[in-house]
Amino acid sequence: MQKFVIVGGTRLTGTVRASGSKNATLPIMAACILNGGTSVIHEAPRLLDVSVMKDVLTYLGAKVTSEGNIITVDSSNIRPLEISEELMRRMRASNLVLGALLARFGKVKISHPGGCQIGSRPMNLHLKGLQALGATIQEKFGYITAEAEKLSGADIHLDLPSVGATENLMMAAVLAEGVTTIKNAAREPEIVDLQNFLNNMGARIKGGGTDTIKIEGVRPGHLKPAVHTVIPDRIEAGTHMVAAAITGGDVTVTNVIPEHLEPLLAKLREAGVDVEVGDDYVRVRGKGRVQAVDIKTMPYPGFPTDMQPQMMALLTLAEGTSVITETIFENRFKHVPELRRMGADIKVEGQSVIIKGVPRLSGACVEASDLRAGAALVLAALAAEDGTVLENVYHIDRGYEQMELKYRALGARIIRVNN
Ligand SMILES: CC(=O)N[C@H]1[C@@H](OP(=O)(O)OP(=O)(O)OC[C@H]2O[C@@H](n3ccc(=O)[nH]c3=O)[C@H](O)[C@@H]2O)O[C@H](CO)[C@@H](O)[C@@H]1O
Ligand SMILES: C=C(OP(=O)(O)O)C(=O)O
Repeated sequence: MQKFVIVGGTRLTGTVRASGSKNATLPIMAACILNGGTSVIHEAPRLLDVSVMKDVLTYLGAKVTSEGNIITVDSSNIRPLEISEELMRRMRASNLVLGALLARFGKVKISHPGGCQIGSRPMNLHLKGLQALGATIQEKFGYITAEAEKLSGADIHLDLPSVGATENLMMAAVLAEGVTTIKNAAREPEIVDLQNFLNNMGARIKGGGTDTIKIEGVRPGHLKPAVHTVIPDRIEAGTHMVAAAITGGDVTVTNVIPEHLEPLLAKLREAGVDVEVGDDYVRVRGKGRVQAVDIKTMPYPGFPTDMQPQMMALLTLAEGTSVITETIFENRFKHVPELRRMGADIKVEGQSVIIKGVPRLSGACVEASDLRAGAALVLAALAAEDGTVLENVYHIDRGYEQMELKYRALGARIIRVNN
């Protein structure tokens, strides 16, 4: 078990490059299953979650190699083996192989991913959609089995715009006979990136980024391996932007698509943070205490739930009272007690928190309960007056490539130590 030791109070200054998107890389790696050839993914971030997806694909029989940020997946020898609880527990997003395995082999069995720290996270929409495409689903002894002699295009209306369900259904529908329409689809940029990768492979998909996605099924022989560069990680970039604001620093974040950051840019500006936007960079300058703002998390293009904990860290130091309402995950406030240990004044009321800004935070011994909760605690610690020990850094390593090195290069005093 590793921890971060952070001594706060330094303004972060300089330039930091955002890595490729975790949430785009994971479904794209799963999509490699479909083509039975060798695909190449550029700008894949070197993260724990990406390693787990490599392990899942390798277990299924793929040959996966990586060199720097390039991952090569040869899926010619993949078989639809049962995916155990052990692999599924390591990462929920392993469920993204469901649609592609079903489409290629007509059969898939995975351990049910179950709930996690941030909520119950059911799979019902993935499974209902696969049933609509003609699959028979069984849920027994903690495993999900999906089987289909043939998948046929269908009209699917998602009860809510689930990112994972949209991705799994896109991958399954690519090889279905006829046209599939996914309505109330998720509109996240990572869906568009998956669409682009699948279309490069020979799929026929339109509408990614809108709430209606149309997939015209193709024959398996039509799919070819593809070479793809994943989009920048908007959540990593957003975390660095908040790091600049919370430390009163001056940080330029490069390798960004500013449009993907709009909900965050709008909130930072509303809070009084100085933000300059270029073609592929953003520069954030903190100017003393931010103003309180209210935030409600929503599916894209609303404010992302994956930035909620980091913004909460910033708002603990605001002038005035802010309200954050979490509408996506029912249990995503695990960072609240930890922020309180650092001196924050936060009250939880159902799905909302009321944050009374305080002039300063102080260091403490705190624990990361999940990925973004961990990121929020790093940000709070960078702004705190003295030292913080942050346990369970492995959660942060799931989604950030060497976070401590990036922040040290900006002047932060942060080190990783083994327990
Ligand atoms: C690997 C990846 O891309 N993870 C992202 C993805 O997670 P993920 O794809 O798991 O998130 P979803 O969009 O599916 O979940 C959104 C909401 O829908 C619910 N739901 C989902 C599926 C289902 O079958 N039934 C159901 O009720 C979930 O419990 C949750 O309350 O989108 C989330 C929402 O932007 C992000 O926080 C995660 O970082
Ligand atoms: C919740 C997240 O990831 P996952 O869906 O993989 O748990 C996240 O990236 O913040």
